[in-house]
Amino acid sequence: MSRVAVLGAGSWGTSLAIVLAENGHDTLLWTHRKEQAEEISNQHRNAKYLPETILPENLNATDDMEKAISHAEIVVMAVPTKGIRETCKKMLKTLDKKVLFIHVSKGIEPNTLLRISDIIKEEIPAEFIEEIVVLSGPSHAEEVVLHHPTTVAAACEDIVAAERVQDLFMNQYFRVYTNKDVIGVEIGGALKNVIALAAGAVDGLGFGDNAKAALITRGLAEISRLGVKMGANPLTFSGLAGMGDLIVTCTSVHSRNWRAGHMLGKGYTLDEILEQMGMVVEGVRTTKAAHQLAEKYDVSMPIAEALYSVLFEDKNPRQTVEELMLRVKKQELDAYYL
Ligand SMILES: NC(=O)C1=CN([C@@H]2O[C@H](COP(=O)(O)OP(=O)(O)OC[C@H]3O[C@@H](n4cnc5c(N)ncnc54)[C@H](OP(=O)(O)O)[C@@H]3O)[C@@H](O)[C@H]2O)C=CC1
Ligand SMILES: O=C(CO)COP(=O)(O)O
Repeated sequence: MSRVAVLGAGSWGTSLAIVLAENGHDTLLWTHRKEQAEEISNQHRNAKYLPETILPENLNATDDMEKAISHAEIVVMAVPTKGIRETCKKMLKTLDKKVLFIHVSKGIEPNTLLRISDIIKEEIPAEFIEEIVVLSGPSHAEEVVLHHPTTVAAACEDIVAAERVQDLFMNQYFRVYTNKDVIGVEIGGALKNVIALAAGAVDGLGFGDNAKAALITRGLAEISRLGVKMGANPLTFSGLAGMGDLIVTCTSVHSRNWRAGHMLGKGYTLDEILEQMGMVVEGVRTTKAAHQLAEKYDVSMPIAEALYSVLFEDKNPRQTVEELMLRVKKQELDAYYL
């Protein structure tokens, strides 16, 4: 049994805390909202994020970071990308020992263009970091809490740390594979949200399955192209954190990114969409980062660029799809990694 603190009590942090508690680990869920901590500990509910779910009796929550951190040998960071720095800073105030970090957030920070593991390394001194393991793959919270079979990758260059995380989470409905390719797993998880927004938009515009398949396939091509330039193993993009997560996010009604894109295709503005969602839509900020990364690494990312122009330059989605279709002619495979 391990002592684990999960930081962030949204849909995903709560679902993973449930998996850990069900696996018999001493799990404490930290939230920045006192009333939510009381609701979880006393009523065994998280009504805003998982309204249908009754939480295990052995899962407690706190809004006291010191309590959460002093309890833990392992820390799961489960706040949205935007909150990672702030949460690290709060954590650092009370951290007095090395802990194993697991992060599960899927984003790239705009402007710095840092992956989550790099942000953690910037904020937390090395003396407090045993290792950082990324846990990522096709895994909607709504299905994990129903114990529907789910598979993810635990990535760390130190395979022993990745195996520790594998052992921590594995059970009959949650299967974890190890992978040494941290860059590929982080890039796959973050960039699939951009393509899922585009897939939702295409559905919202009323286009069919051909268009969706094209987006998934060519989306994977541009994610791989960028990832390989950044140092990822190309094979990772055929795996759970690449193709796997891209498929689930582009096709599932559970996906907030897909749903936001769908509203975009139906003509809602970005502000209206974000107000209605009430949960994080990571792909919006990551689209900004993708636009900047494409320039920095000199990589062609036509779908991400098209989405960027719709989200941030007020371009018409239907016209943007037409322009994507009429780009300069290409050979399919030459364009894969070039
Ligand atoms: N949901 C899913 O199925 C999956 C999500 N992920 C990833 O996990 C990460 C978290 O997503 P998810 O749980 O779904 O998001 P949600 O929108 O469901 O919840 C986000 C949670 O984080 C809290 N939060 C936001 N900012 C901060 C902050 N600065 N400090 C403390 N808490 C904060 C929110 O609090 P408040 O209520 O106050 O806003 C809320 O409790 C994302 O990167 C996402 O891509 C990965 C795999 C699956
Ligand atoms: O990452 C996810 C599933 O693997 C969740 O995707 P959304 O954030 O789009 O809901």
